[in-house]
Amino acid sequence: MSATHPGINRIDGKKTAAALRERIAGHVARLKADHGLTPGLAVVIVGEDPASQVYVRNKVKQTGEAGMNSLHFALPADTPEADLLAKIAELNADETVHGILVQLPLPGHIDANKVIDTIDPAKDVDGFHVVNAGRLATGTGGLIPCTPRGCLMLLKQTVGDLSGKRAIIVGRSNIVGKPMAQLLLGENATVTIAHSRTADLADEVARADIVVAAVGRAHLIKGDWIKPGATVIDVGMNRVDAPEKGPGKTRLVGDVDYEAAAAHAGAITPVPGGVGPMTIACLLANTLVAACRQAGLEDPRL
Ligand SMILES: Nc1nc(=O)c2c([nH]1)NC[C@@H]1CN(c3ccc(C(=O)N[C@@H](CCC(=O)O)C(=O)O)cc3)C=[N+]21
Repeated sequence: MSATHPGINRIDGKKTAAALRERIAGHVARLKADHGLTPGLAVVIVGEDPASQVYVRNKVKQTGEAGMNSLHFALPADTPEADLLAKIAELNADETVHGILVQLPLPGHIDANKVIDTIDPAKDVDGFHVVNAGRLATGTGGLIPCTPRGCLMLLKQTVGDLSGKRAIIVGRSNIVGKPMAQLLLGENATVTIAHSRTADLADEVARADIVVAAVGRAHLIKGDWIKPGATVIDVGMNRVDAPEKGPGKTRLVGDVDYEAAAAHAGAITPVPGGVGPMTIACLLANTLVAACRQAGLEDPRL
């Protein structure tokens, strides 16, 4: 099967993300032509995080390519919390800004929850504000976190109807694990959330038709745990040493041992090229949705 046809069951997140961005660009062009409206995304970064430079560069480039305005605020690492909150208040009041993203993690002296809850929920394109978390949990609209939203798109495209499927999410973060569980429940999947205290992770994973790995531990999920034919979505992005590439070099790996898991899985996302590009495309989608709602227009059909 996949052992003799490597790559045949690989889910191409890069391609799906490019297609989504194309649809978004079409909606943005129409918004401009029909309503004179250009969606605007403001990104605020506090301090320097070299690991996120690729992310930031991709975000800025793709926002522009989709026809949106991109505002970028780089604040020094020692910015007082009050100054950051004031910046957010200013962006909340700015009518040309429809989406606000404050890049995480924040320096230790800043309370991330306080920062997130200062963002106007209507502009919270990360979907991290308690109002948006509550809206998702109650199935009453709101903005949906980008990574889970991207994972769900890949799952639906791969599996089709998720109703009755056994899904396991490994990881219980507010950013991925919990919202992913809510989205899958909304699709009528039977959902398990596993975490660091789960008694027998291998056994739990082996029962699942759908595995979403979001723990941030390189290759924690072993290939032979995967039920034959299961769909595997790997959210992990772990930088590990890659001496084979040269001294001091690193490479990106997921939470799943890809090569081994691909021999069992019906379909599996690679890292990179899987969930990552979908996260950025969904950030653009959320910015478009936020702009439409703020203008009193219907949600775009993406
Ligand atoms: N408020 C907030 N929201 C975020 O969504 C957020 C954040 N803070 N802080 C940083 C992390 C990181 N993140 C990435 C998303 C996509 C890629 C991505 O597109 N990766 C590519 C290429 C990666 C590479 O080659 O280095 C891939 O996986 O194929 C990477 C990283 C979003 N984050």
